Amino acid sequence: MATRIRPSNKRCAVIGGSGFLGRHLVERLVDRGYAVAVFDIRQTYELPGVNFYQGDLCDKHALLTALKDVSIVFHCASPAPASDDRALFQRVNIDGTRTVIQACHEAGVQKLVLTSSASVVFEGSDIKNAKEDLPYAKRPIDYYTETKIQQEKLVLEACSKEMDFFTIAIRPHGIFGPRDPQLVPILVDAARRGKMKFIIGDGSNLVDFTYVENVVHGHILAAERLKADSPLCAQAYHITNDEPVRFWDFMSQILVGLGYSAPRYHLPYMLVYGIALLLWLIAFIMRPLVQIKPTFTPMRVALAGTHHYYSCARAKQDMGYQPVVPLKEAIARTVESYPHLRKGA
Ligand SMILES: NC(=O)c1ccc[n+]([C@@H]2O[C@H](COP(=O)([O-])OP(=O)(O)OC[C@H]3O[C@@H](n4cnc5c(N)ncnc54)[C@H](O)[C@@H]3O)[C@@H](O)[C@H]2O)c1
Ligand SMILES: CC(C)=CCC[C@@H](C)[C@H]1CC[C@H]2C3=C(CC[C@]12C)[C@@]1(C)CC[C@H](O)[C@@H](C(=O)O)[C@@H]1CC3
Repeated sequence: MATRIRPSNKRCAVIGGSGFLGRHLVERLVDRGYAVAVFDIRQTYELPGVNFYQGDLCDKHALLTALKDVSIVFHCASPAPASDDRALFQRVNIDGTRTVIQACHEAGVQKLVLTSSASVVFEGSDIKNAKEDLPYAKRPIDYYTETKIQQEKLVLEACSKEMDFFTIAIRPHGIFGPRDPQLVPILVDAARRGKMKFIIGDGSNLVDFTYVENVVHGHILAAERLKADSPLCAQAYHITNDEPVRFWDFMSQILVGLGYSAPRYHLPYMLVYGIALLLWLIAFIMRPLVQIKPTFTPMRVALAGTHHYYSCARAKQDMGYQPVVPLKEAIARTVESYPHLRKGA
């Protein structure tokens, strides 16, 4: 019988490696001596020790080229949540993830680490210190969440000792840090248009915001500890900063750090949520004629007005996870990294 030659365990691929999280992950993997292949629909940078493969993850043949001799695959590609495009989410997050799993099998990959999201259990109501055993959202709040649930199930079900193929899902929440295209830019854009004067609800809701380097640390620990018979196989893990913070205090610290005023006036949560739903409906009906992108979507309003923080005790216990950058330091580094978004810049 022919012996299957095992790829070096220092060779990995990052699908979605041109994105915000993906690029931070790639940089840290290179620092740790990994040879990295980036697979993405776009190339946004160059880095010694990294090979870029441009392609769509729904294309198995393109993927196979990038996965040659790779033992670990990190899958952190997804359409942006704001795209709100059902067909695109279905194609990339569900059909595409099936293709990724198939390509991993054909290429002899041993470990697949999926970037899932803590939002897979979020339905718009309070979540306080939830563990990973909370059931998936029965009524996911948007297409992004709906397809992230299906994607996580697919990856965890693919874990197989017989096939020598091990899988794990990392569930970060509210990732922020330098080069994030979402949180800080959307916040600043809203502030510049005078929309950040209001606090939705009473402002006491606690939330996890997780610094990108802590999320990267969780991914690398997961990949290095995942093996046959380890408790990590086929499990999902929350990775957070382990410092829940009031949503509006966090937003205010970022805004004030960049020279804008903190929100001050309170608006009732249900009123804003109702308006956001109405605007979403109008945008949906008008879509064939005109593209309207409301700032305050129902998902964003729900995130801004409810508690949603998660326990990372399981990651601490099973993989020795501890956040490496505390929240205060993380906010300072983030504010510093956006000189072009400062007021008046
Ligand atoms: N940003 C957050 O707060 C957050 C929180 C929890 C989970 N996540 C998850 O983390 C992952 C990374 O998110 P991010 O914030 O870095 O997003 P991002 O948009 O910066 O990166 C996603 C990358 O995926 C690539 N991509 C999209 N469709 C592709 C396709 N069909 N084929 C190949 N590449 C494709 C994009 O080009 C992009 O580079 C996603 O899976 C997201 O669901 C993000
Ligand atoms: C309402 C308001 C003040 C909006 C400005 C900030 C929002 C743009 C921002 C606040 C919380 C963020 C968030 C996400 C996107 C950007 C925010 C809504 C996610 C929905 C992005 C996708 C991730 O998977 C979610 C997660 O589970 O971590 C994010 C949750 C927080």
